[in-house]
Amino acid sequence: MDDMSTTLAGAAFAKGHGTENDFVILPDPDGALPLTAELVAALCDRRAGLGADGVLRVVRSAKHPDAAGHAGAAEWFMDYWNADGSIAEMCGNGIRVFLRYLTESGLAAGSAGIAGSAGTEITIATRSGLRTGRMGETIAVQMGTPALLGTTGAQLRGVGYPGVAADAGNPHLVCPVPAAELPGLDLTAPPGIDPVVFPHGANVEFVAELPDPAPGADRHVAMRVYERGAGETRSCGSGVCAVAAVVLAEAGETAGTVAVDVPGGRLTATVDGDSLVLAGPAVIVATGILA
Ligand SMILES: N[C@@H](CCC[C@H](N)C(=O)O)C(=O)O
Repeated sequence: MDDMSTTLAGAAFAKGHGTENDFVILPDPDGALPLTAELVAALCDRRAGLGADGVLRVVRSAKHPDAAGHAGAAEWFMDYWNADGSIAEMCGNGIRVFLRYLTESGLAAGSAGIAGSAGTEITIATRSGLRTGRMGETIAVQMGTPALLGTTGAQLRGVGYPGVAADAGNPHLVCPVPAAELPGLDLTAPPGIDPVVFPHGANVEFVAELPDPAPGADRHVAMRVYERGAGETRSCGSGVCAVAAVVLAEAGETAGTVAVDVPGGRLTATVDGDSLVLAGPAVIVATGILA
């Protein structure tokens, strides 16, 4: 493993989370940090590092080869890395935390800190294209409706769970389960998935309909997720988008708000045709310098 203390020593960092999906944020405007998969894994280590589900590197789009084509539309690129050092195309909670960091740090053009940014819209680049968020106490991001790609399934300890494959910019498998079964699922090991359907792996969501209504929502579900590259996490924004699309499609609806309870809190996904707005909290909890 690379020695973090010599290669990233002196670099600034922040720590933040969205419904307890947590990230180390590395401001690197010119793309100058020598970030590697090993360094990301070391940063995300919950005992020997800072601990996180992933790393959000904050790079000017013009300075990163994966985003240079977006430089005219979005000044900043979310360079997302999973905790195991793999790179992912999309992160719904990461976008909200990234936007919170841009406004709190003053990096967003015209931003005036957290209070002054309320109501403003900011567009960032991701590996899956541009995404625009509206700032407020919660942050609402236009994610677009995931594409549903047909039925498949997951295996957990030899038990099969039928589900639906979805593309939310990154790959997902949504498996409906009875509410009574959700808390007891063993997500300590990766669910088995079909490598033909998911050649690059997938994030697997288990979702249960809940009987009680959630304020402001048409549907209310609970979700647990096993994330590609990170294991079970407390929340997954792109997973919530995939779940909302599947839940509404299975009900024969093309519009509606789905409230999704995850172990780390609640997110909402409001669908209307091709539009899907993911909304929820995002906070920065610490800033510092790597030793
Ligand atoms: N937690 C994220 C998703 C992060 C990427 C994912 N693990 C993948 O590899 O696709 C979210 O909030 O969407």
